Amino acid sequence: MVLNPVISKLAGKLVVLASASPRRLEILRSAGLRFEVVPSWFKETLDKGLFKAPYEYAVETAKQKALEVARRMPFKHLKTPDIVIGADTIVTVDGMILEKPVDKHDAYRMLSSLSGKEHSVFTGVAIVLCHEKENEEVDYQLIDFYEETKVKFADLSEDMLWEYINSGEPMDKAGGYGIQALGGMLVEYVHGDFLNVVGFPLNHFCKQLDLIYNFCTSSLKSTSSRSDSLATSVPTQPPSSSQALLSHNSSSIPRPSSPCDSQRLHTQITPTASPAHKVKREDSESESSQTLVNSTSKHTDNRKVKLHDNATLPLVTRRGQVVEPTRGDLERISELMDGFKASKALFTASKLCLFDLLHSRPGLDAAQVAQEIKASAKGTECLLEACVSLGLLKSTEKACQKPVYENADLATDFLRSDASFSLHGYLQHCNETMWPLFSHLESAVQEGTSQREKAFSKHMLQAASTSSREGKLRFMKAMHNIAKITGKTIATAFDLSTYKSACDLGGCTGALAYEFTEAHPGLSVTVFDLPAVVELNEFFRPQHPDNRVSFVAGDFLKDELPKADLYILARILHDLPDEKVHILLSKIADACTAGCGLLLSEIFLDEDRRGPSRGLLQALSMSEGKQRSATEYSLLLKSHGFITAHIRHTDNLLDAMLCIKA
Ligand SMILES: Cc1cn([C@@H]2O[C@H](COP(=O)(O)OP(=O)(O)OP(=O)(O)O)[C@@H](O)[C@H]2O)c(=O)[nH]c1=O
Repeated sequence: MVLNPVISKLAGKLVVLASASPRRLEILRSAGLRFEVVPSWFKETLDKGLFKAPYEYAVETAKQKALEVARRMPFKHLKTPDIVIGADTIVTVDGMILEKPVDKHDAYRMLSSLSGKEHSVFTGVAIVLCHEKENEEVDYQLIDFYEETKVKFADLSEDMLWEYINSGEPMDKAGGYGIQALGGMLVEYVHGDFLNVVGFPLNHFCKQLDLIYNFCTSSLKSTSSRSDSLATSVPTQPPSSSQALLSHNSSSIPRPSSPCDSQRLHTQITPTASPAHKVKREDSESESSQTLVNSTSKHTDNRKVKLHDNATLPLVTRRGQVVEPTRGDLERISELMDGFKASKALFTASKLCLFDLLHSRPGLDAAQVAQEIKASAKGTECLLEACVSLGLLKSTEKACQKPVYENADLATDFLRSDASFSLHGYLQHCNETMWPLFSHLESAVQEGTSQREKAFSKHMLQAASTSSREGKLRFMKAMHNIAKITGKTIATAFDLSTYKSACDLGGCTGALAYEFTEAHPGLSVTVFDLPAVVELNEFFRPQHPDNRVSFVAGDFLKDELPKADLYILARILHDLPDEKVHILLSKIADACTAGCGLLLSEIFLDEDRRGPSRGLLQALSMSEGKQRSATEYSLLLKSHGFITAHIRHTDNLLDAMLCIKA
């Protein structure tokens, strides 16, 4: 196996890691793989009793995680990945499967069951190859495998156990330990792949890629894989160097493009006997026991650059070699070039209340919509068609009649102004404030200063400014939308049962505070924000306000902070200049006694600052503050006496970190 060429075969492909695990991200990134992270929403609740062996459970969970993302992306992200990777790590001891502990007592139960014993760590991995066909269906081909590593723990004393648990490290890790960090001190020996314990069996993964590659592009078959699914079907010799060379020179890991190719994949993979590996072929009636399956789902994303399989692409020169760019390259470029048009179409439709209209009156044609929104017939028709192409609206056409329009689910869920998770206010903020600012990005980059004066005329500056009532309400609406969408995720990210009172600093409309009281019955939350904000929050009161949420007016940089044993800082620090960050953190530290918590919620940049784009793009319009990685936030808070207990990377706009005052 030659590692680099295998990884490099994926260059130019949209590779997606369907995992929120920072360890998996780090392992794959260090191997040189370029990918996007889209954590899976699949809940790890499969019935363990249904599986004969523990690894079958891990493999099935990995499969479901990867398939959920592969199926979601064409609809929710409006793009089809080429490859989706999912994984699941479990620890097994004495016939029990240990996943991530739910609280400290669960961590204690797990770690004490591992004390002084050898146990197994299994990581199940699923690789889903997505192949978009011309009729807009997607074929999914699934390859899965697992790796086992044996780990022996030393005898752990009660003190050691609790000290380790109180470090916070066990909480987001299978079996309640992290071998790569403090948990390494508990380990006497490791037999097998260390990275498999950390969360991803890199070596086995590369061998599988090699296998897929050779398998699909030539008649060469090679593997030294211990995968239960593939091992019986192909020779177990590693490829010779000439085979490796051949694979290096071939074009890419192929997506089988003809029935003949995909048939080859099917016929050369031997079915497994295990019922746990049965995957239903979605395009057939029969259940297949193959681990590599074809499944088909329909989607209506027709934004993609459509190129016929045999269409010739222009050749480009890369690192001295003439190569054919992939269709993925061209799709990506086209998406980036047109992204601003899509955004503005969305903002315009939202501003004209198109989604509200089609919610109350679905089935209108373009002329009727134009009349209702008081716009031109031609412009309205173009806007409606563009929204259909973006997956925001659906159109149906009956014979010889004009097409009629209705909201797609995405619009019903998020774009109506009265949807529970409406983004209507946030879109207006983007349209009125962010759009003009981004139109001056060139000078913002050249000058490194705020472009507000240039972006807004005097009158607009007043309207856009949060000092006007109109501007303030619009900004509050935008923040309210984000808080509603992210609130539950943040409120439930950590075990907060030890806290009785919280203070949400800059908590605006209280949307986040209500999520906290709903998630934690023993918690009361004080929202602390500027008097002018508190004054306006009556517009945002929920129908049944919880009396455990109260509002206090004040300036968190100047006034005394309300007393609480948990302080919440959501979307505050990134926007403040360093000196204000330090003033605020010092005030919180002064208000805290040892054991008090500080819950921070922000977009956490990847440690290498290569993503997520959402955070890096936001930084382009930030004049004073800065975006930071989880480690940078952690160090910042540490300098004010707060020790990071947990970090949660979510797939819901904001990440979260819980720190404890030492
Ligand atoms: C034994 C061990 C495990 N882990 C982590 O435990 C999580 C397992 O949970 P999972 O369900 O497989 O993954 P997840 O974190 O929930 O992410 P996702 O893939 O989104 O389900 C993964 O993180 C692993 O690194 C370590 O970091 N070190 C160790 O020594």
